[in-house]
Amino acid sequence: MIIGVPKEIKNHEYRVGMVPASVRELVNHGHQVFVESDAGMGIGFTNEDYTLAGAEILATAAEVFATAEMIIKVKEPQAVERAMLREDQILFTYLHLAPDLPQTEDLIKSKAICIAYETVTDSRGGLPLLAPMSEVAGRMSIQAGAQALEKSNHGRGMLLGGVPGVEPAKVVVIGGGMVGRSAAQMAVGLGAEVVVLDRNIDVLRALDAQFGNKVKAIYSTADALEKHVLEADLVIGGVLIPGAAAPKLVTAEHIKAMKPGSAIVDVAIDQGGCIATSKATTHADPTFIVDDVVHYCVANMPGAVPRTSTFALNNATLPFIINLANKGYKKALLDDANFLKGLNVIKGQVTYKEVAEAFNMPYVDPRTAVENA
Ligand SMILES: NC(=O)C1=CN([C@@H]2O[C@H](COP(=O)(O)OP(=O)(O)OC[C@H]3O[C@@H](n4cnc5c(N)ncnc54)[C@H](O)[C@@H]3O)[C@@H](O)[C@H]2O)C=CC1
Ligand SMILES: CC(=O)C(=O)O
Ligand SMILES: [Mg+2]
Repeated sequence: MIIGVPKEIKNHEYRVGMVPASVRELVNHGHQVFVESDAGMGIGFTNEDYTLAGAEILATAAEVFATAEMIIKVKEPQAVERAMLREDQILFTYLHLAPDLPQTEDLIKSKAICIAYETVTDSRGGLPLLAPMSEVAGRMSIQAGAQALEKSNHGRGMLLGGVPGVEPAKVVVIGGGMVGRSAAQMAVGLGAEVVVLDRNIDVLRALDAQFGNKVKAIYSTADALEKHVLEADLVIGGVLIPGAAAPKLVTAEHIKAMKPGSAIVDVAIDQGGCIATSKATTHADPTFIVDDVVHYCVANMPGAVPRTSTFALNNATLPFIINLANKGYKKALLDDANFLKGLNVIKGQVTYKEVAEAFNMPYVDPRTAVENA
């Protein structure tokens, strides 16, 4: 198969779809890989590193899109990239469609085969291609929150861990999955008071087993959520209903009633955010203030640590990329029900229920869609 890796173009996004070691694996399997010039420069990989791994370098994204049968990216395709997709081309990347009508419409129009990293599942009910970036973003959320609490950033002027004789900050994490657990780990490490809310009791049990009495693992009712959010110095939003727009659990009234100078980091912003006052921001301008609460809502947080993130992402995506290339998308998807969950749009049809529901569009069963493609 001919595989293309364009340079990422989202604001301050330096991750890349494939590192040279991944290219070498694909080439060893008999595939051809075309990489856009300087695609890996942001993490220290030169064009020569890629050619030594067996790739060919193309000068522009337009040439990569025109040449490749399968495009491997990191972030959802931006409008100019979507315009370059064509019928039957495979796109394998993060998509986050449910909160993004323009992208969904463009992918439908393209008639491409669009497989989202974030909805691929595993046999234990996990999200193996989202998990590594959630670990990064969860850990980063505490760094971002700590900065937001600094006075010069309009925060309350609090150190997360306090000092001897002074209380630590209260960190409230909504959602105890990959993001939530990683955030809790960092917040505990810094000495904050940590509460995690989730509505899955097994998740609460796992938190209890991991952190003991260093984390209060609380069942997430509207009542519990309101109590802890109003007491919080820092709120981390990490809920997910896979593939769906995030539920707005923290309301504008909650934000009004929070302490002046408190902060929120809405990691779930890539699915639209779980805080009513959130709107997506960029690494160039990551925060804004609503009712004296500092909001950090960067939708590509792992892009700030692209070296760590690219390796972590590639470790997870490589076996799936190899499968797609070796077997073709039909066999790769039909052989693996968990991989098939990644298919969101194919040849103009929406094959992910929550996306179809979000936009009142017809839903087509993915297996049927692939079999008929
Ligand atoms: N902004 C960014 O750069 C990044 C954002 N993310 C996003 O972070 C979000 C969380 O991802 P993961 O932790 O991997 O998901 P996950 O599936 O591991 O965890 C989500 C948790 O939310 C819980 N939950 C669902 N509804 C809830 C409710 N009403 N109250 C409390 N808990 C509830 C679930 O039980 C689950 O434990 C996703 O939207 C993901 O796309 C992930 C990586 C980077
Ligand atoms: C998951 C996601 O949105 C990211 O890694 O940027
Ligand atoms: Mg207030």
